[in-house]
Amino acid sequence: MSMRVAVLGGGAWGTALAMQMRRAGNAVALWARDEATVEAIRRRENPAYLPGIEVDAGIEASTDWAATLDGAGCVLAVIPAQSLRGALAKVAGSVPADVPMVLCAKGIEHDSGLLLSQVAAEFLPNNPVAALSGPSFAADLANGLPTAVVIAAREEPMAVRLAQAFSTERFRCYSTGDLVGVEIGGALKNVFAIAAGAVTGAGLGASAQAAMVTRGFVELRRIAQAFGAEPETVMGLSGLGDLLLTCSSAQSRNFAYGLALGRGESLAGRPLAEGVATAGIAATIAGRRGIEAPIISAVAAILAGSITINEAVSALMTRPLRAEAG
Ligand SMILES: NC(=O)C1=CN([C@@H]2O[C@H](COP(=O)(O)OP(=O)(O)OC[C@H]3O[C@@H](n4cnc5c(N)ncnc54)[C@H](OP(=O)(O)O)[C@@H]3O)[C@@H](O)[C@H]2O)C=CC1
Ligand SMILES: O=C(CO)COP(=O)(O)O
Repeated sequence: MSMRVAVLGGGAWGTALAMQMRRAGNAVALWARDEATVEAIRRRENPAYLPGIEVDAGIEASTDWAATLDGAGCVLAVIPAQSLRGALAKVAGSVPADVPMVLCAKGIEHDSGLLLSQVAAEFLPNNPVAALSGPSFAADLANGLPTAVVIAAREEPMAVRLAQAFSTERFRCYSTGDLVGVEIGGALKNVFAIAAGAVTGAGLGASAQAAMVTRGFVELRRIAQAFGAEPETVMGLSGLGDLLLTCSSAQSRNFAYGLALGRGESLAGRPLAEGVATAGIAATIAGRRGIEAPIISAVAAILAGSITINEAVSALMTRPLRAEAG
């Protein structure tokens, strides 16, 4: 089943997904706010976000969102989490009724604590909302390397249809009805990726790294459970899968941010690291709901400058001893 896919966002992930949508046989229109990005994509490149990669032919790039959205069978929102609200406020009126909005960013809205599906529902109450998440670096996808992701929609047949429309033999899309579980996995793994980078950057060793990621996964599981997510989702591509990827590779911008933090390097002007904005609100949500999430709280406090990495490690290691389960 092919259709016209509208992609909102001309960054690394928006461009890579637009390329994938073409490879899956869909007509693709991409909106970027920046004329230079649009012109670059028309020249089949995006040097600012995917340097050295040839962009696939046939992507209709434009700064005119109404033209991009016209006739779309589905829309991919690939705008950073903290900017999604502003972007939807502008474009929502041009999104055709009943057309699914597929959220591809990974984060929790910092000012409201809302999941991105809740933000989207404010602007598009009549459109089905889905989320696409899982272990997938933009450059890997653009370079045609294989991976698997999951597409979630409360109406599961919609997720199945989207998975069929987006998949190729290099991009395998699973489907689920657990929208909240997929969103929480994608958002929280970024916070632990920052922690993993910081552990590496501070030279704390591979053992500390594995211990931190494992206990981080326990926090992810607790928060997901409190939101009503299914345990299988947390164990899946958007939870464990993306945690494994981004906590182990400096190709992750969140990991790289943590690495710089751990090494005491400057953090100014770095590429997007969604976990920075998500850490604080995730710690607040955990606190409000009485969920034990000491690693998330430590990352939030380090990012806020209220404790050092060494102080955080000491505090985490001297908490009262407890049973592992629970
Ligand atoms: N890169 C990756 O490997 C992956 C990224 N993601 C997720 O996708 C989301 C986007 O990431 P990614 O594309 O990599 O980020 P980039 O930093 O590469 O690009 C961000 C894009 O969003 C645009 N943008 C930023 N703010 C606004 C706004 N207010 N209105 C309209 N456009 C805006 C930027 O435009 P401009 O250039 O004009 O600033 C740019 O085109 C993130 O949530 C990320 O976690 C998910 C999986 C993989
Ligand atoms: O989400 C990603 C891969 O699945 C990309 O991670 P970063 O945003 O940390 O680069």
